[in-house]
Amino acid sequence: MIKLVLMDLDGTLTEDRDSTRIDLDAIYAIRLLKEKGIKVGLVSGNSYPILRGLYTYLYLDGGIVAENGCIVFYKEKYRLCKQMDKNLVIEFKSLFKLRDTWQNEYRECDFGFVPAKLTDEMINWAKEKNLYIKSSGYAVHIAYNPAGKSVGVEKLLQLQGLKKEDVAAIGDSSTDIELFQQVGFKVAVGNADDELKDIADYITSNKSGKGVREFVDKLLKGELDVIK
Ligand SMILES: O=C(O)COP(=O)(O)O
Ligand SMILES: [Mg+2]
Repeated sequence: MIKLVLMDLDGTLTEDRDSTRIDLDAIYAIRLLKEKGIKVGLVSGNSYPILRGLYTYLYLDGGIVAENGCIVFYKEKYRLCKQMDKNLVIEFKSLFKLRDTWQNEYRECDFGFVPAKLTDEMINWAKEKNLYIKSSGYAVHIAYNPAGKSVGVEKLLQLQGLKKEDVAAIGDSSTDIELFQQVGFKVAVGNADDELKDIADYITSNKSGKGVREFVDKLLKGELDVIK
């Protein structure tokens, strides 16, 4: 039985993959889960303070994984990755002519940059330095390995005493591949990256936030092939 639903933020709870407007149907879906006693948590590349605020005002209870797995919150806050060396941030930005995302001033381990287009040169640079590197479609992220949503989600489930089979997740980008590694039921929104769709148990017909609503409606009606 699903006891916790983990939701990505950008491109998943929003109206589309280039939007930061949270879809009203996605908020409604969160309320429906809560009414049924299913917890909802956020798993995102966004910074901790932004997700912590959203968590409070969306009235969530399933915990937070921030900075692509590096920060976890469940009753208290945990930092799981090494703090970023600011000189590396400067080098990365100037080498590839990137700009800071507005949340970088609030970040500890995982930093985000725009434009969000990942190149082979960037991947090689990161590999040499043993850094995590991925694009969410909103930003290119770097962090010291081990990083990635799986690191944080593993900790979050451990804190709540939950097994993979108790947990479903929904996401949109290749940064959610690591989220999917830790959960029993994997959902990709209709407009998700192909590589995420390829490993999903269910792909919604609708995009982003409307896809979240579709998934939740089907889950609550018992129409999905989850372990009951
Ligand atoms: O921080 C980003 O770039 C996107 O975050 P997401 O993991 O919520 O999609
Ligand atoms: Mg996303």
